[in-house]
Amino acid sequence: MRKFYTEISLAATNGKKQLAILVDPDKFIEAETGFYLKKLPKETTHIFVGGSTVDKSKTEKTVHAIKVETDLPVILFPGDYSQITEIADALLFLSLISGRNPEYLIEQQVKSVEKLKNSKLEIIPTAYILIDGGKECAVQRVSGTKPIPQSQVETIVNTALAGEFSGKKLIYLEAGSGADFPVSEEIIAEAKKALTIPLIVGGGIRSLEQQNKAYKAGADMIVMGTHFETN
Ligand SMILES: CC(C)=CCC/C(C)=C/CC/C(C)=C/CC/C(C)=C/COP(=O)(O)OP(=O)(O)O
Ligand SMILES: O=P(O)(O)OC[C@@H](O)CO
Ligand SMILES: [Mg+2]
Repeated sequence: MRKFYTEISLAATNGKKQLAILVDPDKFIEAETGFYLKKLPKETTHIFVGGSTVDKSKTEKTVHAIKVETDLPVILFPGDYSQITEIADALLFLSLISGRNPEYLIEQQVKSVEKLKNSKLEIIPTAYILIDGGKECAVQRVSGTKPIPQSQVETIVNTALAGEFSGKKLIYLEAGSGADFPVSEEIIAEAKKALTIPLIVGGGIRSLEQQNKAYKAGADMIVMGTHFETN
C-alpha cells in the first residue's frame, strides 16, 4: 500500500518540489475531467479536492471522476467533515490553528471520527494557518476567524512551530483562495528555517514566477486552484 505522507516527506527531504492542484467540487464539471487534467502542468504531483462550502455528495463524485482519469494521488482538503469520502487516497486532517474557533480546532475533527474510524483513508495531521492575502477569503468567512497579518512574521512562525510541537505532520500556510497576493517569501523562508516537517504554501499563486519564488524561499509543496478554474 502506498504511504502518501511518507512520499511527501521524502520528496521534501530530497528537495524535490511538489505541486498540488486544488479542485473545488462546487466548480467542477465531471464530464470535463479529461480536458481539465490535460491543462495541468506535467510537474503536478497531487490533486487536492475540497472547498470551503461543498454540496454533500459532490466531493465523492468529483474524486471518482478524477480517479478514473489519473493515477496522481487524490488528497482531500476539506472545509467541513461532510466532505470526507473513502474513495480518496488520503485526507489532510486540518486544524485551523491561526484561529480560535473551537469548531475548526477540534469540533469538526470529532464529528469526522464516525466516518474515519473504519476507513482506509490515510490521515495526515495538518496544521492550517490562515494569513492575510489582501482580501476577505472564503475560509475567513466560513470559519469566522481572522487571518494573521503578513507583517507578524514571528507570530506566524511561532504558530507553525506550535503545530509541529503538537504533532502535526504538515504545515499549510494559506493566503486564501484567490488571494490578491500570496504568502511572502520572508514568511516562507522563516517558517522553513524553523520547521522540520514539510511546508505547504497556497493561495493567490498564479504565475510560474510566483511558484518559483515560493519554492526558492523554502516551500516544499505549492497549491494552485483558481488559476486552473475555467470560469
Ligand atoms: C479534518 C476535518 C474533518 C475537517 C476540516 C475542517 C477544518 C478544520 C477546516 C479548516 C478551515 C477551512 C474552512 C478550510 C477550507 C479549505 C479549502 C478547501 C479552501 C478552498 O476554498 P474555496 O472553496 O476554493 O474558496 P472559493 O470558493 O472562495 O474559491
Ligand atoms: O485558489 P488559489 O488562490 O490558487 O489557492 C489555492 C489554495 O491554497 C486555496 O485553499
Ligand atoms: Mg477556490
